[in-house]
Amino acid sequence: MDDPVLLTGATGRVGTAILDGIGDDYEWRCLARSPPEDDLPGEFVAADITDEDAMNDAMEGIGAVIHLAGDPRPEAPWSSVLENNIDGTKTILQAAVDEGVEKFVFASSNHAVGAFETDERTPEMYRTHDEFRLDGTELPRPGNFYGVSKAAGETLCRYYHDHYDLDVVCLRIGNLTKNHPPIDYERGQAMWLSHRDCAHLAERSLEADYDYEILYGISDNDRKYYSLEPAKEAIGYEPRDNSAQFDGKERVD
Ligand SMILES: NC(=O)C1=CN([C@@H]2O[C@H](COP(=O)(O)OP(=O)(O)OC[C@H]3O[C@@H](n4cnc5c(N)ncnc54)[C@H](O)[C@@H]3O)[C@@H](O)[C@H]2O)C=CC1
Ligand SMILES: O=C1O[C@H](COP(=O)(O)O)[C@@H](O)[C@H](O)[C@H]1O
Repeated sequence: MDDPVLLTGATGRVGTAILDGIGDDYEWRCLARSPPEDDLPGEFVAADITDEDAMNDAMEGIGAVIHLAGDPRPEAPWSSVLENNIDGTKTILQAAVDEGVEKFVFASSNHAVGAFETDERTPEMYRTHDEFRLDGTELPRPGNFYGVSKAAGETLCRYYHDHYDLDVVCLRIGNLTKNHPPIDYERGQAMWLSHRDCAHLAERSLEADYDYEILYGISDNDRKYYSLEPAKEAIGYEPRDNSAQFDGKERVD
């Protein structure tokens, strides 16, 4: 991707992981609701993603969008996910197609499919020996309104792909933590996404050719219930980390 990349939600946890890893590799336009505390690469735009005029301005000259901005709380109320996650995503998508953007990377979530984690399947499905896998071809089964908003975002992306020819990858991100996987949390260890794998996932999403994809974004954890094969096949994702390499905070391999 030679054209500038718009990174919404650039000041947040996922944005930080991406910029720490590939901040020097692209021409960025970073966007968030409030100005950053530390310097970010490229230009910075402080705006709300539900503001149509501001999004049209922010999209000028952009070749690809990584859309992270939104309410990331699994317990977020409907009013917030409706505004920030659903309306905000629709506003960004419309601005992107109006500008003729080539690629759109959407930060979806494990919570879009959280209700697959039934009482019958858990906690076994979080364990290494268990062979249950989701691969992105299943219908969404959200576990909360936040998950509903992410499923809605994936559907909005599908609509803009089908009707405006926008290439889209929806990344159902697991649990991003820095330095080490979540501790004493089997579910989190099964869906851990390390910072460097997160940055690599973003890089592959900017560089690969695809039409419309729903892919899981986790590290290559021994414990897992999301298949990584579709992401390897579709965008050449090759994760390097694995929550099994850690004993608590310590890397043991
Ligand atoms: N952190 C994680 O483990 C996961 C995150 N995700 C998704 O990744 C995305 C980023 O999540 P985090 O970085 O964890 O969140 P965060 O809360 O750390 O950062 C959110 C970012 O979005 C911006 N933002 C929020 N609402 C906005 C609005 N209306 N207009 C403009 N900017 C707005 C904030 O200014 C901030 O830059 C979210 O869409 C979240 O749902 C998905 C799965 C896991
Ligand atoms: O989508 C998200 O998922 C992660 C992992 O979910 P959790 O319920 O196991 O914590 C969450 O930490 C993050 O805030 C959220 O945006």
